[in-house]
Amino acid sequence: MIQIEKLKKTYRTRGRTVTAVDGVDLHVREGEIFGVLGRSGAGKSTLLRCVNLLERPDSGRVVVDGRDLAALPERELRTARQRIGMIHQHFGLLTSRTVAGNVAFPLEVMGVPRRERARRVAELLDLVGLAEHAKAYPAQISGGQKQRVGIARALAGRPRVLLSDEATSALDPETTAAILRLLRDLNRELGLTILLITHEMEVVKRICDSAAIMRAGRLTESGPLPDLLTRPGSQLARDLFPLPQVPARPGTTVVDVTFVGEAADRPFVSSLARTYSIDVNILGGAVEQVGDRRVGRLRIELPGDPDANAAQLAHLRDAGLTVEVLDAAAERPEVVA
Ligand SMILES: Nc1ncnc2c1ncn2[C@@H]1O[C@H](COP(=O)(O)OP(=O)(O)OP(=O)(O)O)[C@@H](O)[C@H]1O
Repeated sequence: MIQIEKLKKTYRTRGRTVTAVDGVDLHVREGEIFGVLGRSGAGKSTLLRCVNLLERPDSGRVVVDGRDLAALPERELRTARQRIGMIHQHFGLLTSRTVAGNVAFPLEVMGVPRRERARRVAELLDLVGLAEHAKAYPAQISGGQKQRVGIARALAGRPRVLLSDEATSALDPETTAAILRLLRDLNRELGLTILLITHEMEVVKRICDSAAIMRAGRLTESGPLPDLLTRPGSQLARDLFPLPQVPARPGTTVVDVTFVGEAADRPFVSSLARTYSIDVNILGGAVEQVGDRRVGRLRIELPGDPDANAAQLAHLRDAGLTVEVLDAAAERPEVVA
């Protein structure tokens, strides 16, 4: 649904050049929620703004719903943009208009006749659970309600794609959860494809089907969440399940085991200990709900060096687990197998 190829965007200000997006390839499939996770300054906003051409990329291609936006004449670009909704961290509501007036605004710009507009506004407010607040002004509603107005307004042009720029960053955890649930429901009910940027792991964990990590203008890893979390060396898995650093002990093997879905329900530690009559030392770990699956990561220590544990490691891999042996000599654990 969104195809980004070799995208590059550089800013030049006061003699300084900043490459905000540095050769990004990204594919967002139809109907999925894709999250781009990264710290401040990583280039996330610039990337998102290049998708609807609020920023013109220096080079590369952005194709949304089969259209190469940069190649469209101005009028067609305007129509194509109406099919790409956008929501923002600080909502961007017009303070002098009511909730209904804010949602009506894009419909007025599109030239939708008054009666149809009123019908559509009522429908949209219903969709986001704000029917009772139609006549309120933005100053009279909560942050979560303001974001609901933002979402209703973004959906006015019946977009197939919604871009979300840190939509929950200004909200408390409970309100964040409610807005994320709403986005998930809209994604499912309307078949809406959502590309969101965030610095919050929680957002990715709760609603994303796929994710990418962005750093210094580049995507360092990208793909469907279950694949990413079980990929050896995955930064996302490390961020989601921070494990305690352990002092290297000679003559032992330290292993990170990641398990997704059904594999999470099998007692692999006791099975390993029983099968090989060994003591398995659990150094740390966590199990989390990621979307509708359980994902876990455990750091365990086995007696004997890695060569002596070949059969034990194969036992874990055969059980469908992702197994990473940590290099005991390295100060920071490095993946060696
Ligand atoms: N209009 C601009 N002019 C000059 N530099 C810019 C502009 N917009 C962004 N930048 C620079 O580009 C880099 C990426 O910024 P961007 O806002 O895309 O990152 P981000 O990951 O979204 O961070 P944040 O969450 O803080 O907005 C930063 O170094 C930023 O200073």
